Amino acid sequence: METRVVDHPLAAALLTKMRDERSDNATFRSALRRLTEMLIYEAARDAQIEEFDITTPVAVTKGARLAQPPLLVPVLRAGLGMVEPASALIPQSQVGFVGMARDEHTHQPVPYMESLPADLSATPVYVLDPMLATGGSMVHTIDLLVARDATDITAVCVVASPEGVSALERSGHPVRLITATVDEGLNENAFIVPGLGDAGDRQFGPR
Ligand SMILES: O=P(O)(O)OC[C@H]1O[C@H](OP(=O)(O)OP(=O)(O)O)[C@H](O)[C@@H]1O
Ligand SMILES: O=c1cc[nH]c(=O)[nH]1
Ligand SMILES: [Mg+2]
Repeated sequence: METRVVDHPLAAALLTKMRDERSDNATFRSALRRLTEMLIYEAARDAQIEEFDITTPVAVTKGARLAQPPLLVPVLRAGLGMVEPASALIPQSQVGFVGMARDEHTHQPVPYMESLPADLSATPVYVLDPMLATGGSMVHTIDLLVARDATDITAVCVVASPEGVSALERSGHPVRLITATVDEGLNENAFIVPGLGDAGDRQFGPR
């Protein structure tokens, strides 16, 4: 599986804002928005483009656009904060939704919502979730996409753990990972260390 870590000074500064426990909800959301732009920029680097004719004030020339805009799939709640910056960068993209919350004791994802197109065979999919911890939530989301015949899936995360990366690899699914960091590992509560805490709570408050 391809794992691409967006290693850039501006991304590192935004990640630092998100990690800092002193950042309030608004500061955290703002840093997530700006960092997501960088992650999506990187995710789209290899996207196919199609050319078309345009006219500048001076001459006729070739323009470019994405041949197949991706479906954006935020994993609720924490992925919600990544939708606006991703769809601003790729305005032609459509959005599907998956809702999931980890059980505090088992750390298994408990799905509560699914709103996706039936056929994804011709559609690249970007799954948006800031955190890849055990990988359970991401693998479950990708299971749903593969069941709809998706073959071109990108997991766009902010913080990944080595355990989450391994889980994605073991899933055997057609997925690549774009992330701002791969951290040290998980603690006894399956939180990423050093991580940034609970990405849903830090955007929206406790549930
Ligand atoms: O890799 P995993 O071990 O599955 O953990 C990662 C998941 O945990 C968080 O969501 P959470 O369950 O806290 O829900 P929330 O977004 O509503 O806070 C996060 O946004 C991921 O979806
Ligand atoms: O560190 C973690 C692990 C799971 N979910 C989060 O939001 N943070
Ligand atoms: Mg949470």
